Amino acid sequence: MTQYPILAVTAVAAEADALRAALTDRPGHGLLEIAAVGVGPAAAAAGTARLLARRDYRAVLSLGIAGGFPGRADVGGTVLGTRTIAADLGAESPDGFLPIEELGFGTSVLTTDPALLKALAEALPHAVTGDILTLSTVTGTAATTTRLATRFPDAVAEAMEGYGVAIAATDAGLPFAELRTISNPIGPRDRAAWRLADAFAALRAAAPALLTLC
Ligand SMILES: O=C(O)c1cccc(C(=O)CC[C@H]2O[C@@H](n3cnc4c(=O)[nH]cnc43)[C@H](O)[C@@H]2O)c1
Repeated sequence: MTQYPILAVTAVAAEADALRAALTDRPGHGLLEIAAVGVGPAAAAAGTARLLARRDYRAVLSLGIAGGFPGRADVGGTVLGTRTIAADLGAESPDGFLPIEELGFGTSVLTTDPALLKALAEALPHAVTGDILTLSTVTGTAATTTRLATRFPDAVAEAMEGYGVAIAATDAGLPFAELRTISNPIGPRDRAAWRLADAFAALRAAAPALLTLC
């Protein structure tokens, strides 16, 4: 019987290259197809859908670096999404943010496949598990950080692609999971404080766990 590969989607080539480098020559790496599709939810959704249309896959993963909510996910750490949430998809109102659920346009919350999450959590016992937000804009003020942390008490991280990848996976009827490594604390913009080397080292360290899914 054919065993279809798992599609692992990153935003940028550096993330995909880090994962590939960590998996070269490991048994099973041929069953994990890694592709960079661009930054942001629109590029992620379009790129993932394009790849899913070309051949059959068994599951879809969104992988890469992320910002961590202070006190919930440390820089250099690894997080696993229980849900991916489009945190800025909806409407502002004088009474607060209205998610698309309240507008009648679908769901901003997609739940991770339980079997994928269980397998990843077992392979990565030090990973923090919680909701991962998807935003088109990197948070850069204390006010937005507080607002998001309050609206999403179970959120551990924010990134820019998970929801787009998850929408494409769901549309194709495939299970989805998101894994992120933390490059920066979410908060007032301080690009010099981003610890990309730590996040990429954590991404390489987490890569073998992906093969337990294959
Ligand atoms: O420095 C900037 O102004 C800037 C603006 C947009 C994007 C970037 C990135 O380097 C992000 C690339 C990539 O990283 C993920 N990421 C990492 N940290 C965060 C964060 O705190 N909030 C949202 N996304 C983050 C994201 O998924 C992007 O793909 C820099």
